[in-house]
Amino acid sequence: MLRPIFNHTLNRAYATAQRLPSHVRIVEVGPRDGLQNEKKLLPADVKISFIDQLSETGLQTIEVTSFVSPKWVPQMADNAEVYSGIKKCPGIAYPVLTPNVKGLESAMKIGAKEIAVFGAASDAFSLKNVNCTAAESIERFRPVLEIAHKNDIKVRGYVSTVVGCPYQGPIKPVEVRKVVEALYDMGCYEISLGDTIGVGTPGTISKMLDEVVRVVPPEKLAVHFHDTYGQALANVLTSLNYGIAVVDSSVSGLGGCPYARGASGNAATEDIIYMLHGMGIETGVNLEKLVLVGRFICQKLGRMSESKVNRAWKEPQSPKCDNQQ
Ligand SMILES: CC(C)(COP(=O)([O-])OP(=O)([O-])OC[C@H]1O[C@@H](n2cnc3c(N)ncnc32)[C@H](O)[C@@H]1OP(=O)([O-])[O-])[C@@H](O)C(=O)NCCC(=O)NCCSC(=O)C[C@@](C)(O)CC(=O)[O-]
Repeated sequence: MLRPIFNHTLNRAYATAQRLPSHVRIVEVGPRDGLQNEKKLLPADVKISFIDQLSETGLQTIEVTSFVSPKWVPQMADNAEVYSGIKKCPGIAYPVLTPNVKGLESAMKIGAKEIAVFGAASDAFSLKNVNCTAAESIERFRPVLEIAHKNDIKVRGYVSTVVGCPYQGPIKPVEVRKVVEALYDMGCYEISLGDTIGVGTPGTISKMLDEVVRVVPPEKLAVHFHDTYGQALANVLTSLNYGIAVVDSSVSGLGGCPYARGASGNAATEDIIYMLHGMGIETGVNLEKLVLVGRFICQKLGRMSESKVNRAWKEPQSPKCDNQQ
């Protein structure tokens, strides 16, 4: 394999010239989005080890699990055991998904400090995913946010199907804007824009972002791409050009929503880190450690890594770059 050669000064000059953010925060969703759709149910101790290893890589945010109905998503039924079992390292946020007050109450019992509510721009998807329309789900979130804020719990908001819905087809940017605005006005500190089925391209993502940044500043936005059509990296780069500096991804490209027909894995964290570091954008993540965590979890799942970087990475001659911490 050819060893990539990096030059930190050159790379940073590139990011500066392109006016890209100098630092990107990665929200690692592997333990939640990554495992929620896997046929093989992993034992809680493996998930705990997976998350503890991720905590050693320099990631600042690791989404741990979801407090949803175990009948709907049995893969997350061990939520309390996993959350309680992981090491909580200082400086790392460990959010969990909560669709309603019942989920929030369960999350509060085990001491969660950050939660995420998840809405959608498409009614058809929302009905399949959470059994109510997009507007009804927003109403369900109101008491969740009120209780969370009273208890000093941070709330992130997701909007799914931001460019396409597996049941409804293309989604108009104005529909996305409405949901984003509602979540922002309700007090979500950050809104993550999900291309749930990975159909977006830099063209459709730009149109959607043009609309969304009219109501919410880019500093309050994150992007969450699935890689079904191989567009995730291009879509991340497009979003950086809007000043968005928070990217959700999943180690080794695990993932997919069980209620999004045809969805494939998330953008692979290793691939995103490699691209960002190659452009001189800091993430604080040690790529070499992350590659090993990706291999650990893929071995436990009995599957290949979906990350091209992970597959290409060879020890002991791994590409050492002066900007890869
Ligand atoms: C939202 C519900 C619960 C509504 O489901 P429902 O059936 O409408 O809820 P319900 O209030 O009528 O209650 C029915 C049963 O569920 C229980 N229940 C009710 N709430 C909870 C809860 N929080 N935790 C545990 N149990 C719960 C409740 O107690 C009752 O139990 P029963 O009496 O039948 O034994 C259900 O539809 C559900 O759990 N859906 C899960 C959806 C999900 O997890 N999807 C994947 C995450 S979203 C995603 O992946 C997209 C994202 C975020 O990554 C971004 C992107 O890619 O776009």
